[in-house]
Amino acid sequence: METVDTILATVAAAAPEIRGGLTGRRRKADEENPSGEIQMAADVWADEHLEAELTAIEGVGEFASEEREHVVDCGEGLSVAIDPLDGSSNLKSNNSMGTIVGIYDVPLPAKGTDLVASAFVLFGPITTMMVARDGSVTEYVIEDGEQRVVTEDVTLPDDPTVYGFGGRVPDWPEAFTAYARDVEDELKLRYGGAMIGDVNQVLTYGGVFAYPGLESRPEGKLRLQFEGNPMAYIIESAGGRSSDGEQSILDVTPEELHQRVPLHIGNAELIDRLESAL
Ligand SMILES: O=P(O)(O)OC[C@H]1O[C@](O)(COP(=O)(O)O)[C@@H](O)[C@@H]1O
Ligand SMILES: [Mg+2]
Ligand SMILES: [Mg+2]
Repeated sequence: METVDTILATVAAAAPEIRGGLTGRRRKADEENPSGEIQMAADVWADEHLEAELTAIEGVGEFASEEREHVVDCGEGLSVAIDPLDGSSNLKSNNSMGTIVGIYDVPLPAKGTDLVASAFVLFGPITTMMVARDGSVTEYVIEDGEQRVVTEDVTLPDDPTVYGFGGRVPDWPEAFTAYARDVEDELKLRYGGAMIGDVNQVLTYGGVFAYPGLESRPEGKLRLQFEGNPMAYIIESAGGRSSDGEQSILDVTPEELHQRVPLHIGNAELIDRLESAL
């Protein structure tokens, strides 16, 4: 689908500019986002930048972002939901972060099963982009705003080696803690504080990433439209599984745009075990 190509190319083309603009924007902005979190100057700036570029595309009908309250209506066509900067608290400590995009063919908020493609741009030592589309996942390197394929048909390695779990350990429910103790016995910890970085480790080495429901916040931290759905779509397209604890993240019915969801994604066998444990 041509519009999907245009959206993905636009996100790729914006990446070097967004990355370049981070340097002077590592301070806090004076605002909170709709999830009640203090925004960084870079969050606001990346959101405005991507809004301008994505709403200008013919064939994009709706635009929504983690950093703004309401859906922007911009014509007829596909709906684009973004997390302009995932892991922006890593900006201060200069660790990895990036952009997540979900492309839906129904109005927002939407179910993950209504995604037609999703992607994330990762600002690591190099800039890469992982795209899930038509049941397969492709990894690109972005150079000068152009996408160059590095790996076709990305699939989760059969023999998983890494895990990363968010939230304070004493705040984990007992059943999740028991599961974590089990996983710790087999896999090694990789937690960097930006979901896309941590999930990219799972895609590369196999394993499991979770930001579970917490005792203090049973709905977890990550947002369904902007984070949960697009990342679950990538992992499922790469042969893995996703779960909110009971069902695929992609089957969760959204009630509101900024709703949160407990997120567990990775190799199928590890997610099967998670569901049994919970
Ligand atoms: O600081 P914590 O509790 O470990 O949370 C980390 C999680 O929060 C996030 O940073 C939330 O995303 P945003 O940076 O887009 O708000 C995830 O990337 C990450 O997995
Ligand atoms: Mg995020
Ligand atoms: Mg964000």
